[in-house]
Amino acid sequence: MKGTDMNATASSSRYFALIPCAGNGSRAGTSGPKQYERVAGQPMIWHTLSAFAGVKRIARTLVVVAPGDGFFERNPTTSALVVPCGGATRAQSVENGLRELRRAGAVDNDWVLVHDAVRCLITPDLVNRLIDRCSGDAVGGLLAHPLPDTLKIGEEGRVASTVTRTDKWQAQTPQMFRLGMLRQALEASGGEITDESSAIEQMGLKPLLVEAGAQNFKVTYPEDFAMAEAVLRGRAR
Ligand SMILES: Nc1ccn([C@@H]2O[C@H](COP(=O)(O)OP(=O)(O)OP(=O)(O)O)[C@@H](O)[C@H]2O)c(=O)n1
Ligand SMILES: C[C@](O)(CO)[C@H](O)COP(=O)(O)O
Repeated sequence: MKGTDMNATASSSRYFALIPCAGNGSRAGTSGPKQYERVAGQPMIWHTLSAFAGVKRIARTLVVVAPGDGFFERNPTTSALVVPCGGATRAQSVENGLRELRRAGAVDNDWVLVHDAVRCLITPDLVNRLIDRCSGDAVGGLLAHPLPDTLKIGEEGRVASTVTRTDKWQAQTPQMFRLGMLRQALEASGGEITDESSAIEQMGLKPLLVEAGAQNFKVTYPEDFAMAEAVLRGRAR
């Protein structure tokens, strides 16, 4: 590992970013992994990584790619540590990434910000907001957005009922927890979870919800690329 940050002692907590980047993007309909599709002139992952590079408090960013993924060898411009330890699920990729962070010198007390490679609209301001809100907290937390629409329960294509939405939030990333606590939570969860917060919740803890706005969405479906492109081009103007 390059740099001096990883050699620091554990006397104070540091901040690490862990970017799961080992998915196939099956819902996106792209020919290859969606995180490498060009959006506003650059592969999506570059936008994500440049947001984290803009957060000076992040000691190191680790990107988890799928075994055999050659993208970063072909494009060796990032200062992030890229490790081909992706797993079969996002949770498995995150668990493997935490192990690599430990191997690289991070300790249980350090904070880890887990962020989807494909949330390319993340900004340094949002990351800093999460860090500012969660650093003094015993649990940690996540960026999230209060549900803007009326919420229905569906059964066989028809509305079965309408659910109160005032207490509903859309979970985003980054999700920020201490490395040791997160490792323990993910191990205990048995992998049946879709975000880090769920694993922490299963331990009986209540992560902080940090409001982030709607723009930090996950590029999931084909139409999301055009929306991400429009937002990024709008910001560049
Ligand atoms: N085995 C996996 C699966 C997902 N991811 C990452 O987790 C994030 C979650 O986004 P998602 O839209 O679920 O990505 P995919 O799994 O690629 O998409 P899909 O479910 O449509 O195949 C992405 O950055 C993706 O690369 C990962 O690192 N390892
Ligand atoms: C972690 C996450 O981005 C929170 O909204 C989301 O759950 C990941 O997407 P997936 O489709 O569940 O893999």
